[in-house]
Amino acid sequence: MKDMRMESRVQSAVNKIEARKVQVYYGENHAIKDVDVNIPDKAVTAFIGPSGCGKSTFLRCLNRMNDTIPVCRVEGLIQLEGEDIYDKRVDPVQLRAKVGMVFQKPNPFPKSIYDNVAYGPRIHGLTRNKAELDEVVESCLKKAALWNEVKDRLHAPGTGLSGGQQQRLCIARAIATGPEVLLMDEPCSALDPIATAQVEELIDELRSAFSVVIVTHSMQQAARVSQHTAFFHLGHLVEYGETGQIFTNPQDPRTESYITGRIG
Ligand SMILES: Nc1ncnc2c1ncn2[C@@H]1O[C@H](COP(=O)(O)OP(=O)(O)OP(=O)(O)O)[C@@H](O)[C@H]1O
Repeated sequence: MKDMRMESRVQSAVNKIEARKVQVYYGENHAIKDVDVNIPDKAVTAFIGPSGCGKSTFLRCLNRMNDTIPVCRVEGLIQLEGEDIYDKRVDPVQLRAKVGMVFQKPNPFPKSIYDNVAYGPRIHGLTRNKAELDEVVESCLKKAALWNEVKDRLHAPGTGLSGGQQQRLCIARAIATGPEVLLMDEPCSALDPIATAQVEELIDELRSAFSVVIVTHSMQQAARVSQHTAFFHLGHLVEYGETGQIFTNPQDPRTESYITGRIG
């Protein structure tokens, strides 16, 4: 009874992304097997699981980053607000403006702080003049909780910032194209505990405006930042539910083994 209530709460959230029967192959390697999942809007969903289980591969399906890997083949259906993102008419560059991504290692462009954030709005023609672009840059740096630290040196190189600041700059850059979904692949793994705490706080703020999906190796981090958790194992999505339920009352023995440290 209790489980059915949990299930219906997860399903009743508004879904931003719905994936059905997703398979991913790298040549002969069947890396993602029959994955069905609904990613809710205005919430953080964590992907957890042992190394090599397919978390990053599945995350990259959600903005077609796997298209850039020649041996990779994706099958099944992934819809963003009801639209098939693998439809031939979808331009992957436009899709990635709607489904932004932040990587493990902060990777600012070798450009100024300002130009890093202005890059997306410029290439997508999102602003009409310099004043509008200035506004977008300022508001994104504020949303990324970086503005106060950089407002006096916007034209200094982004690569001159600390690791944690660089990651927040990459988040500002990702949100500058007005995305609806933010994918984060272990965004704190290269950061110290203080910078990690700042980025986690930021993720919590971002969920009021975005659907956030985060891959993390840290179960503590998943428990701190997410409302929903998906546990992957050997390419399967074994269990998906509310984060509290996954960590306190997992339904599948493989999930229980992982969260109690017996597999991983
Ligand atoms: N670019 C690639 N080319 C070929 N095979 C790949 C590639 N990326 C991942 N794989 C394979 O796909 C499977 C899943 O890997 P993936 O990186 O998605 O797992 P993961 O759960 O994110 O792992 P980790 O936690 O170690 O980052 C593995 O068998 C891996 O070797």
